[in-house]
Amino acid sequence: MPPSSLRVVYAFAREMHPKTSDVFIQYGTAGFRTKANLLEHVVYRMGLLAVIRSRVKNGRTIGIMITASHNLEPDNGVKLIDPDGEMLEQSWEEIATRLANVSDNDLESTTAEVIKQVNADMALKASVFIGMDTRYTSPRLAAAAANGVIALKGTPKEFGIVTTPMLHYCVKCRNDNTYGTPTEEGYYEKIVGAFKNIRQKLPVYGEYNTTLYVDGANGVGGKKLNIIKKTLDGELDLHLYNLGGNGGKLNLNCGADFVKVSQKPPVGVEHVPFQRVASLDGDSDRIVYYYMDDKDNMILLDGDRIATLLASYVTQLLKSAEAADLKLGLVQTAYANGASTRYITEELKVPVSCVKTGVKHLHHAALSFDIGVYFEANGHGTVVYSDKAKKTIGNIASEGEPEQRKAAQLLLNLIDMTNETVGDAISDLFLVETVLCARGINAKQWLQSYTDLPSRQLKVTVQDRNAISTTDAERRCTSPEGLQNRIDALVAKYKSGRSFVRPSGTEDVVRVYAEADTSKSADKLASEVAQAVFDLAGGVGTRPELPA
Ligand SMILES: CC(=O)N[C@H]1[C@@H](OP(=O)(O)O)O[C@H](CO)[C@@H](O)[C@@H]1O
Ligand SMILES: [Mg+2]
Repeated sequence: MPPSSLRVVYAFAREMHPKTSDVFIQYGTAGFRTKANLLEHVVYRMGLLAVIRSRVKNGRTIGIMITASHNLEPDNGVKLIDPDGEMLEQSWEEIATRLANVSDNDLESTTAEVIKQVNADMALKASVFIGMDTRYTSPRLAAAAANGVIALKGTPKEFGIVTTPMLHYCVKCRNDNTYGTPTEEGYYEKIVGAFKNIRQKLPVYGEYNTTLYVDGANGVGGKKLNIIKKTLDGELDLHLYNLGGNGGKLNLNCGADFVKVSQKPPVGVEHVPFQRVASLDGDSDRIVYYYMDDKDNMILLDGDRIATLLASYVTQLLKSAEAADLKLGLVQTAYANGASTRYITEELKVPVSCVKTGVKHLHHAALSFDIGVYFEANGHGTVVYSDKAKKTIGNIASEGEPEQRKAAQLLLNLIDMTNETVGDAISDLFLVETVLCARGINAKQWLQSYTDLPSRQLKVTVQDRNAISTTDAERRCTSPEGLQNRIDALVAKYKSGRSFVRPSGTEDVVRVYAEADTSKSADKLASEVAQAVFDLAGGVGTRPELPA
């Protein structure tokens, strides 16, 4: 494309999607995320960038997802999906940030600079898949993204309302047709098909029962499960709550993030003692389980629990299949409960690595194992199988001894049920239900593998959250000076104490995490560390208080 044609980009931007705010916006842990009314020009520009990215990748399809995940309704966001269904390559985040923040007057020249910098052949075809969540601001933003794509003569394909993982899946399938069919229906066929297939081999027995309650967070995931529900032929009896009707607001006092962080059950769900409930987040890439006991206490089964459940079952099947040369590993972040890490290392004897927060880091680390299980404690995660693993398991499934074959065939079904591109609440739900069923256990028995250390998360607002720098997979901070020493001294006072702080990549806050042997201690330690952050890192507003 000759540089003069870029003039249309500039004209388009000014006329249709002008930059109306000077607020600096950064491509963070999960793309751009802020108040929806600040995003239109950003999304338009991501349309431009997706076309450039597609051309750098020889015309392979790139995805644009419009969502702010677990944030409340007034927010929205946008993130790019790379050709293999993964998060945008990290080195492009700076380019995305630059393009999002230039003035309309500089957009034409900056776009030209980017094209030159990444050496994009603008004569190539470009394909971009666009999806959005259920927010009322999403259609307008999706249209801006499509306009950006068209401005640089790429071909947009709009998927309408889909879960984030569905769009990742479709992008992957479009670029690799061995993975599946790049449509919402293709997704159901593969994932739900594998679940129904496996249920034929693993009949319901023991303490497992097929009733599952679901908190849909008033977002897209519940709506899609409502479609799936009708095709389950009784294999799973889904009771769906928080589907977005009856005035239920997206993520408000419900959904996976609310349940995990507040350690409270969501509103809008009918609770029956010991009945397991799966809680999804707003764009359905996270899932946590919980149940209420007979004293109305909520018992949480979070991402660490799901990771250990899946890892132990896959390990068991690998053993039965005698696929000894396949190495399984687990990836966590600093937010993983210390008890889970100990259980993985000492009981499961599975290697575990700790990486920085953000799925891209976990996904990347998981790829270094033959089979990598990764989960954030908040319920975002999946399993990735290397080509070697798939080949070995495939060979055993067709050529092994009968018992080996049986295990390998179950593994093949599990692989089909897994959305390997990204954490996926729907896929994870079917995986968890499969393992619970295979083991004949209920949620209470699932909980027995280890006992979580009580934990607490807090947020502190400071002048500039980037004043906090961290090292050692975010477990220690290197600035501001003196803060880590203060945290060390506070932690030392508590039995089984652990605490760390880091700047959020999705909100303008510093996050504080603490765990200790009792809830009271965990709460106190978190508050004391929050005060230290406030005092040493430029706290704004009211100083955090200690619990009563
Ligand atoms: C403690 C926590 O749960 N942090 C979340 C949150 O990131 P922050 O950078 O902490 O704001 O949102 C990310 C995107 O959804 C998710 O990957 C991450 O785990
Ligand atoms: Mg999400």
